[in-house]
Amino acid sequence: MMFRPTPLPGVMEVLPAPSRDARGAFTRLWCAEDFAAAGIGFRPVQASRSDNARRHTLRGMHYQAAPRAEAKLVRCISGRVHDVVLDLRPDSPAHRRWIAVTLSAREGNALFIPPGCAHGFMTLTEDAALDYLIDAPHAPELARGVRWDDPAFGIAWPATPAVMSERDRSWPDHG
Ligand SMILES: Cc1cn([C@H]2C[C@H](O)[C@@H](COP(=O)(O)OP(=O)(O)O[C@H]3O[C@H](C)C(=O)[C@H](O)[C@H]3O)O2)c(=O)[nH]c1=O
Repeated sequence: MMFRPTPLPGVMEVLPAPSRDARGAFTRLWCAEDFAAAGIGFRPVQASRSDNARRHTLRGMHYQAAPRAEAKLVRCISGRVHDVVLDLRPDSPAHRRWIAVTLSAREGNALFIPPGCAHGFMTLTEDAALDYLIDAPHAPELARGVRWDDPAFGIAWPATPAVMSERDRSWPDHG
């Protein structure tokens, strides 16, 4: 696997390096040693999947607060998504900046998102699915969010959301 830095410190695009032969391919999706060699200490404790039937479904922007702030490795396994990471780390030189990366099942690219960054996506196809590896147990009482259209951040999205949760619709302005 190859690690491609982004403008947000510690947020890395992870590109697959399939080993191909006459049978097909074998692709390492996560490896503690490869991540450590890239300077990322990441030990998942949860693997989850997000299924989204409709195009332009929006989920996010979410993060989990301390003491269970989470790092996650997010990969599109069906269709394509416009994936967004927002840096909310007060000490980050990219504080309040966001990036967008297209994740697709065809490319198999993933995003590593460190603690303190909010994550969200808008699906670009029907039946888009994402796999997550997360390094903290789910703690609903520590769930926090930023609204997709919060004027404080000006996140660019490819379309108006077709469907989102009421929770995501009503996160307060960040100020
Ligand atoms: C987030 C999460 C949820 N759940 C359970 C709790 C609920 O019963 C159900 C749906 O949860 P929620 O509506 O919070 O899921 P999303 O709105 O897709 O949230 C996710 O979407 C954004 C884009 C993310 O990056 C996060 O991983 C996560 O916040 O899954 C779990 O069991 N573990 C988890 O880590």
